[in-house]
Amino acid sequence: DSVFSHVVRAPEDPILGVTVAYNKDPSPVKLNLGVGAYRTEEGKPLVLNVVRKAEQMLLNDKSRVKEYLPIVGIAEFNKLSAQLIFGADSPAIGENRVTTVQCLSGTGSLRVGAEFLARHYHQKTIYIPQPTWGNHPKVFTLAGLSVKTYRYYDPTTRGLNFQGLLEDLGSTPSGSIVLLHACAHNPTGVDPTRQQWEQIRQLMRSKALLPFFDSAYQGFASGNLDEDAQSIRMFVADGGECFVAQSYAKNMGLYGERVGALSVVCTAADVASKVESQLKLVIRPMFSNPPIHGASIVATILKDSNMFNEWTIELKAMADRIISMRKQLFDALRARGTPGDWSHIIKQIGMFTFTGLNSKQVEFMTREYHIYMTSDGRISMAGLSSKTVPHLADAIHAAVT
Ligand SMILES: Cc1[nH+]cc(COP(=O)(O)O)c(CN[C@@H](CCC(=O)O)C(=O)O)c1O
Repeated sequence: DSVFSHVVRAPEDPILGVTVAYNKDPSPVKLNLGVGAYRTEEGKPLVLNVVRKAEQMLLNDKSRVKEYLPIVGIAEFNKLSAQLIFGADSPAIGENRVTTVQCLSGTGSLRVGAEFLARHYHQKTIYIPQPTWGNHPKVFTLAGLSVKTYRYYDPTTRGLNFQGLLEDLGSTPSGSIVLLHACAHNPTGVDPTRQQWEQIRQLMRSKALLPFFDSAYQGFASGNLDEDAQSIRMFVADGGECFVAQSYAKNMGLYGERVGALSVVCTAADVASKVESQLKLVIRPMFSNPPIHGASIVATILKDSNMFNEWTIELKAMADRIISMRKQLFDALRARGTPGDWSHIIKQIGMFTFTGLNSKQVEFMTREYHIYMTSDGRISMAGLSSKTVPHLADAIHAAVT
């Protein structure tokens, strides 16, 4: 018999597995509110017009070949990605203190950064928010870091547990790595205010904590790319060092193209260049060099001011539709007199609402109403439309009464 007969069947992924269950459900009223992927009012995935236009331009360009990219990816894509997240006028970029390498979307950027840190950084523990994106602990553990948490969400207020956050970060060993969601915290939809970010920055710099930003929703939280990068830019402005993982999955709708970048901001240009040389030693045995198509689309859009503007308009429209879904769901629950305070639905930002529903209530909603969502009570607002809000509101109402 097989030498793998001892292999046990692994459970489905808590997030991506929701789609697997959804696809198996024959119900005509089923609703997938699991995976954080944008859907239109018609409930369909969206390929941005500006992405289609960029792809057409690439197809028409007969000079394009399919050669290997350099280990660090498309240089122009890396430069444009750094400008997008740090700002085109960022002194760190002007002083050549930033190295950016193209990675496999946000996950790949986090992994490459974590592997680098496990090899070259004196502290091997990363502190991640409680709760956070389900894949974070696995990515960092497998990269060789040890994972601890810091308090982030307050279930009673359904807001930020700012005191707990400050206490926990304040009691970490100096030099520890700290994971920060740049904006649109997943799964809670709760972000620090600008003032709170400043307090976090001061505390972290006073203890020489190393910020590792995860930016997967730039432009999706507020609808404005610069606004959603402010937390990162505050840290870079103080001249300190940080890691930033960037994903184009959501804000450009390039989910399956796996387009992302890892940036490392250093205090000196020669350090940045040595860091880049070591990042190449992480990437080469991992995936050798990154895929050409998605990053070419992004570079085509970012380098052309008209296409960039067209992108910002389409991005804002996606963000606005999600905000209108929040309002409609909130109004629908109020109209039903659903017990409980549901104002967090309109206070939270980004793609997700952290409803506060427990796993039993989620199971009920899946069984009786064919609502598919993660067991922690998170729903992807992008999966809703005006037509399906009533069905979800009925399900929530039934689950809590
Ligand atoms: C905070 C965060 N960081 C990184 C990623 C990785 O994205 P990518 O660029 O595709 O590697 C995601 C996607 N998380 C949503 C998508 C599905 C997934 O879990 O992956 C989600 O939480 O639904 C995040 O939510």
